Amino acid sequence: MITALDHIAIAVPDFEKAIKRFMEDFGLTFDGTEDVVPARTSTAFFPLPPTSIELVHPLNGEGPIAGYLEKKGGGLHHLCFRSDNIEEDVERLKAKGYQFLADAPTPGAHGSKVIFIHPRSCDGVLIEINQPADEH
Ligand SMILES: C[C@@H](C(=O)O)C(=O)SCCNC(=O)CCNC(=O)[C@H](O)C(C)(C)COP(=O)(O)OP(=O)(O)OC[C@H]1O[C@@H](n2cnc3c(N)ncnc32)[C@H](O)[C@@H]1OP(=O)(O)O
Ligand SMILES: [Co+2]
Repeated sequence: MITALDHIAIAVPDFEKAIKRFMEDFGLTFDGTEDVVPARTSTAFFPLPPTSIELVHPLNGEGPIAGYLEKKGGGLHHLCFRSDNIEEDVERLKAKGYQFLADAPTPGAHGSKVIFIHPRSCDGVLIEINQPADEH
């Protein structure tokens, strides 16, 4: 079951500059960065309860965010629904015809499990579903 809007992600071309903007200009709490190697993505989290802002940047200049920045230069990249049983939600949504970008969840930030639905399945919006580490 989907239980929360876990985060909204913004793809940024200049990681340090964007982190500074969200900390200093917008005054949000900075929860640190994490390089998520399986996702080929560097992340920075700003908790804003009950959700968070995630900045995403290519890890080592490669991966899905690199392609996105090349085409769009930056922008709203995805939103993430939190699930209390990701396998069950994936099965339910697959049965309804949603196209997933992987066969099974993979490691995400903060020890979560994550999987993505293709933007064409949801009116052009890239959707991530995650299950936090403490809910596995
Ligand atoms: C660490 C983790 C976490 O939070 O824990 C994360 O968030 S990792 C965050 C980074 N990881 C991911 O994004 C993984 C899932 N993403 C992917 O696999 C990819 O980025 C795809 C979404 C499949 C797009 O890759 P692809 O090579 O197909 O790119 P493409 O430029 O040819 O795009 C194909 C179509 O998708 C659209 N498209 C591409 N990226 C989009 C996005 N972020 N939001 C909405 N639409 C998007 C393009 O405009 C295009 O539409 P038209 O066909 O209409 O022209
Ligand atoms: Co995300």
